[in-house]
Amino acid sequence: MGVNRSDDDGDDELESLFETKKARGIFIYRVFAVSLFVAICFVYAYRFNQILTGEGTTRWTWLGLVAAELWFGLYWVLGQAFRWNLVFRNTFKNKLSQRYEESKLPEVDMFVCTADPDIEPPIMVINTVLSLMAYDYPSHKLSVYLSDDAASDLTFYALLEASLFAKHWLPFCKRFKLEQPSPAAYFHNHTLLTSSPPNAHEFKNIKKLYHDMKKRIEDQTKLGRISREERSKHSEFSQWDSYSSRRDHDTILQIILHKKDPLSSKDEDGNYLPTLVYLAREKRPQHRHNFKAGAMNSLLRVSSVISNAKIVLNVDCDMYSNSSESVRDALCFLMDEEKGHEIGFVQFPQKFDNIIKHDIYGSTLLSLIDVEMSGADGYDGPLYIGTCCFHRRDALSGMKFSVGYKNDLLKSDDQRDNSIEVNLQELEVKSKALASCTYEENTLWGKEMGVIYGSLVEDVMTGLCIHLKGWKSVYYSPPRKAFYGVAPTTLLQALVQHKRWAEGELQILLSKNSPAFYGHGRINLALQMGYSYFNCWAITSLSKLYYSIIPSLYLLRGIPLFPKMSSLWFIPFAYVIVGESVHCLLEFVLFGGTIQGWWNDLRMVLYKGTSSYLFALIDNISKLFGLPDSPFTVTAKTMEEDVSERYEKQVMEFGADSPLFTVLATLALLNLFCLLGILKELVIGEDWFGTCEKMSLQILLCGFLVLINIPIYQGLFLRKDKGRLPSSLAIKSTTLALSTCIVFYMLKE
Ligand SMILES: O=c1ccn([C@@H]2O[C@H](COP(=O)(O)OP(=O)(O)O[C@H]3O[C@H](CO)[C@@H](O)[C@H](O)[C@H]3O)[C@@H](O)[C@H]2O)c(=O)[nH]1
Ligand SMILES: [Mn+2]
Repeated sequence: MGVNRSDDDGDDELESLFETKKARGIFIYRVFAVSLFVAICFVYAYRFNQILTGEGTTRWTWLGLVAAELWFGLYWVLGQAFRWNLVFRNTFKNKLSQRYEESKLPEVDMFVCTADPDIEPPIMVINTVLSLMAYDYPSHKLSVYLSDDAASDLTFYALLEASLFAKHWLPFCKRFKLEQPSPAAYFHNHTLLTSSPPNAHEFKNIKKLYHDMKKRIEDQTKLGRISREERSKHSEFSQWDSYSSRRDHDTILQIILHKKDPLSSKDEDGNYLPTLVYLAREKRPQHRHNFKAGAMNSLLRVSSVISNAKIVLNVDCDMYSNSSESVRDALCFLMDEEKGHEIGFVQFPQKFDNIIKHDIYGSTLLSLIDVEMSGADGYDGPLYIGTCCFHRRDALSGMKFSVGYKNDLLKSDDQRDNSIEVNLQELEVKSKALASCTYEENTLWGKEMGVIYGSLVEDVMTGLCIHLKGWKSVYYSPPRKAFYGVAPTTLLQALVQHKRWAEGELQILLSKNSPAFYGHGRINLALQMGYSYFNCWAITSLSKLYYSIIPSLYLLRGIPLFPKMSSLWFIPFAYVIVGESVHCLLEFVLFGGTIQGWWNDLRMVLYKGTSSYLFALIDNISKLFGLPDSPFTVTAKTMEEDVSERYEKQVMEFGADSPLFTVLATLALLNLFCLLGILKELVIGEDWFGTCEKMSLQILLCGFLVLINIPIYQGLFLRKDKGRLPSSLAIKSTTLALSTCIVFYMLKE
């Protein structure tokens, strides 16, 4: 979909720092959506007519079918909110520079969260940190905070190393105007990335420094602890003396680089480096730590004492910055004189650099990241998705927006620098207290202030609360991707991640901030619908399951559940199926996907829908009965070699015995048996044409489910590698599917 200028920026009197363009072709989409809606109504009319004429099958089957279809329809309507009004943004960084250069630019605090050095390797984490430190922005106005929920001395060691390497890396980035500020990514692909490349000698030098550092870190990582020799070099390691486990330790806080320590905080050219802080908040087994949300709130408090920038960038430890300009891009929105003061946060897309060509696990999240977020932007309400997001500290801290709110970013203030005489040790002691695990008791933290607790998608919950308090948000997808992260690379990881998301989304629907209920009158209707659309992921599992089981089973009994081909009622069904498929395919391809990628994505929509979402629903329900909360399962960012090989070859990775797979395999087999059953019927039966005519839609649905499940059949029966489905699972699911089919068939008589 292309774009053209809208007129809502007026006549440019105020020389806005950004512009908003409506998607081209949106009118065509709306006409299509209306026509699809009409077709859906006809489907309902058909079902209604069935009651009147007394046609149809057993009452329960029929009721289930109607319920599923009603839900599909309603859910589709909710989804339209974020497709109705797509907009795209554009920034004018030149204007920003002309108006606010250097002394007037605000400070920015940047938060990186990590939680486990085994699956989030320290070298990856510090690449993220370095990429943020190297923004094309006055370095002394930047502060980077690393929160380490594992309190790992390895990660700390890596960060110390990074602070030394930064002294060479930042000047190198500035000298050669690198657009790519992550060293790992730069050395991987350096030729493409700058207009004024360094000469061979300079390049070799910096590369050697990086590789030496990498080797030192990896040596320690292999050792599993910090060697005595390295430990003796840095007194800071004494903070680990009282450490007993990840879940039981004091606050460990170290200001590694700070202007107040001029000797060690300047780069090789004599310029100040960004402030750099390591934080492992206090953890005790008897205190909830609230996962990443808790980490973020500790960071918010600690940073408020150390640098207290008015803008806060949050990234996951795997999301390195891929563009040196993102801070300035974000400022074009937040500092816009006319509209900036209303904007609570600027969200950039999450992009992934480990996705293979046809994206077998649908990790690009194309419809979410590229379409629905832009749709949400049309209503000034893109969601906060946890990473790659610039927040206004006021909004994130829980302040309500009011019409009189003054954009304090516009006041020039270079004030804090020399005014207060700070002693770094005092600063550390003071901020440590803010990261204690009892600090939040009887406060509004996590309820009204900071990142909000109570959902496994604390990010969406927090963004929602910011919207509920009257702030707007912006989605900005720059031509050069702003951030790259690591997407799940096995089916199980992807499904577990989606289970966490779906569970968290449903928690939001059921929370006191529920967009569907509490949101009424507080956020606009489209946002209410769009948020609810995401919140209801888990619920969609029921209708998806119903549709992928019941119609196929009825094939075995030869009972049609849909109109036959010669009936006029066939038309609306066909229109909905063809229309929606073509629309999805077009959308996918127009936004940069491939046809095979679309097919893979469709498979993942089905897999997520029938397994992740189902378990998310079950877990939510069992919580109502007092069972414990699900934990935040951190996604692995590394792969074993054979897994990686299969990933490159686009072979689906199972390899484990998980209930998620049992559900998928059973469904796949059930549909296979049903299809075989009807094929047999067609071959030996007398009236094959009549059967086809009568059962066409059911055969089509079942055939589609079989085709899309081919990787599962291969994983169950044909593959020999370690990534196949375990035989125990094959036996379990075959027995389940076969007995269901047999029982269902026998009950016919
Ligand atoms: O107890 C924890 C658990 C996780 N994390 C960090 O949270 C981030 C996201 O974790 P990851 O396992 O990569 O989850 P994803 O599903 O990839 O993350 C998405 O979804 C999460 C909500 O489920 C959001 O928090 C993330 O920002 C968003 O990118 C990582 O940096 C972790 O180190 C913590 O700091 N503490
Ligand atoms: Mn992640």
